[in-house]
Amino acid sequence: MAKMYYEKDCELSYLDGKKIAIIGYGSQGHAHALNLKDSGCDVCVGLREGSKSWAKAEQAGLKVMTVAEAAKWGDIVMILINDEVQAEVYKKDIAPYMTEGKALAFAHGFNIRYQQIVPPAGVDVFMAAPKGPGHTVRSTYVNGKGVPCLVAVEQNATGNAYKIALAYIAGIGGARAGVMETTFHDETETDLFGEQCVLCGGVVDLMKCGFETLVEAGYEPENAYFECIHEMKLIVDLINKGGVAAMNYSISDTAEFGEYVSGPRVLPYEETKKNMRKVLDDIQDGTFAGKWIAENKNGRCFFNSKRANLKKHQMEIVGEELRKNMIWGGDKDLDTASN
Ligand SMILES: NC(=O)C1=CN([C@@H]2O[C@H](COP(=O)(O)OP(=O)(O)OC[C@H]3O[C@@H](n4cnc5c(N)ncnc54)[C@H](OP(=O)(O)O)[C@@H]3O)[C@@H](O)[C@H]2O)C=CC1
Ligand SMILES: CC[C@](O)(C(C)=O)C(=O)O
Ligand SMILES: [Mg+2]
Ligand SMILES: [Mg+2]
Repeated sequence: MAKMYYEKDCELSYLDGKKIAIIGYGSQGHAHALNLKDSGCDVCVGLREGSKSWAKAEQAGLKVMTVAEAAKWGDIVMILINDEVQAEVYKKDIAPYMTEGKALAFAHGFNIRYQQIVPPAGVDVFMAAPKGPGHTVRSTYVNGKGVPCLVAVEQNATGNAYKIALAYIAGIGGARAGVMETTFHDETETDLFGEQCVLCGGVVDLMKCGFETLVEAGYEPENAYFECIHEMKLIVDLINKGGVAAMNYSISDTAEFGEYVSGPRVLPYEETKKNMRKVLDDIQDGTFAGKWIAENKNGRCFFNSKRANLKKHQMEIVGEELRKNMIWGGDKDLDTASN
């Protein structure tokens, strides 16, 4: 059994007197900074000069400095910039200030697992990895709940790294939901696997296939969107609340029968698992990490063309229109216009 921690196991007082520098103000950055501030911590945000997020963070009542100033100021330096730029920014603006006794923190282990960042021996290195999107880390915190987190310690120079990591996770609200102890190694591999095979890669392709099949067969795109995309969340919410049993309890018996009959037809079980195993092999042996690092060095041609094509996909265009006209007008927190 994995070791689990909850609020009763976390002492927020381990953050007393500690200055916390959050580097980056994107999905995770804004959530960590605001949740920690609301938990009574001394927080600043470190951003590049000219950052579009600078005014946003200040308007939210946060101290903002350059990345180097924040790294110098902070006792805990949490790196919440994109994985692919972390090594470069770390080397230039953070490493010079990682003096003995400080803590370097991550929300995902990519750069430690694949040795892109090698911290000095005298600092604590811990992970507070929410198992959910940053915007949800913020919205659940505001609603008195939290997103489950993984905790890991790569270096325990002060002897207090676990206590500090758990306090940090309590500060962002994660301990309200549960904290599982793991390693940087395992978090990195399982997180990459989950997002590629199931949560993002798997789900998006499944929805896209469903949408296209209905539209190509002559049904209205709006119907295909409601059926294969909008309803996905409503169904997954039931699984999230009470497991597959709760979904099966709420859906019709007709749907449950179809689940058993047609699920294995669209997703041939053993073949899919074999393919997933290959994806996992690439993650474990560093092939995927190497590809992602090379893609960034080479100007992100593949990534950018995929992103542009997706934006033009009918399911995205139809969905945007339908969401705009829902009475609540979509989710204002998720401004994707800048992407
Ligand atoms: N997205 C998520 O929900 C999750 C992310 N994580 C991890 O959290 C970390 C942050 O990811 P995420 O929140 O998605 O990141 P985002 O892409 O949402 O935000 C990135 C932030 O980094 C800043 N930034 C980008 N490049 C630079 C640079 N060269 N110098 C200085 N600042 C820079 C951006 O600045 P600007 O505002 O100026 O553009 C922005 O504020 C990653 O390690 C990721 O794996 C872990 C769990 C879930
Ligand atoms: C599922 C994607 C994720 O791992 C996350 C939100 O947990 C990420 O890297 O953003
Ligand atoms: Mg991830
Ligand atoms: Mg994740």
